[in-house]
Amino acid sequence: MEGPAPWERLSEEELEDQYSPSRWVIRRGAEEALRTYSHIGDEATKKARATRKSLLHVPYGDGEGEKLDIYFPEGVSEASPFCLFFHGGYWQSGSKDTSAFMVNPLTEQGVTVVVVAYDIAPKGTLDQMVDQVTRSIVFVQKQYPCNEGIYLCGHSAGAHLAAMMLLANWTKHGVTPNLKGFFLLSGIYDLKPIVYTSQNAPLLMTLEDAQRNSPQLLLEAALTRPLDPACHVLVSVGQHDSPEFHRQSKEFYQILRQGGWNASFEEIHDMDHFEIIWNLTQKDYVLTQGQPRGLSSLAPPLAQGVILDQVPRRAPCMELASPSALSLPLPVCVCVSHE
Ligand SMILES: N[C@@H](CC(=O)c1ccccc1NC=O)C(=O)O
Repeated sequence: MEGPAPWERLSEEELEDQYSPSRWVIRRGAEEALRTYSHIGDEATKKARATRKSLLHVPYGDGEGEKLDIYFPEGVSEASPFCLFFHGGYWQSGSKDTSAFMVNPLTEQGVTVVVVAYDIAPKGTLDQMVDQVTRSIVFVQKQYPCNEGIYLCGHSAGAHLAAMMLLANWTKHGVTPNLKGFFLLSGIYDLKPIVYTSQNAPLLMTLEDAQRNSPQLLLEAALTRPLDPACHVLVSVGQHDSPEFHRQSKEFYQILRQGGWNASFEEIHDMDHFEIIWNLTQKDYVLTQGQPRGLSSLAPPLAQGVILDQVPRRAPCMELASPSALSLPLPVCVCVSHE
């Protein structure tokens, strides 16, 4: 019989503290950190929308909140790697309209960036958000079947949603996305401690809900192995994230390795929970730059295609002019051969 989990030994106040990321920032006060985070997200999104070719508020489902923004790299008319971003905010705050953090540096390097909205609480439940994220990826794969890899990037609660995709059952959606990498920043992978914090007030998660939506617990119990052994998972945490956030990331990384995943772990030097994401607006940041540890190191296609500027072609593609019933000018390509 195993003993209590480390978080079960914490008092209510300690647990609240550990799961309040803004209390752990070192260069500013908690409120100022949250304000700066919103401000930088806001500015980055305005800049991305003003300077990049984009398709905004594209529906990936029938729900009012089921929309995504697509930002294209300059001059790339057909296939490219796709980075899908899922914002954080404890599943109860944040918006795609203020989360285009990495759009400018990544599109500059030939990556198409998709910023996905999902119904935050209290409108959405965890199960619904996971389903929405799944369908957003299916949508992108169907619209862009010749993508050169889909890379999921999530921050905090968004890293949790991205991590749930390691367990997604794609067969019922009729398409298996070309997932090449996961980029999980300061995430939460075991939701059970959250049930006992004030963060759960709008979420109304029961322990069963938490269990069903915890990638850590699901992977521990899973008998499945990664479909694509080349798909890389980077689990990353800020040096100034709380000890519980560190523990969650390290344990999740270990579970991934035990399950046969091609995973790596990185503590980002001198970054707090918010800096880890707002620095994605910078081209020379460790996570957006090239070698050895940035997005490019996630998988060889990005490393070769994006950073070394030789976008590899998986298969010959043809562009179709008018792709979908959505009557959006989406560039869709059709694979005419497979390797
Ligand atoms: N109330 C939280 C807010 C928070 O955790 C947060 C805010 C913006 C983006 C991500 C966050 N954390 C996890 O999703 C805090 O105390 O920091």
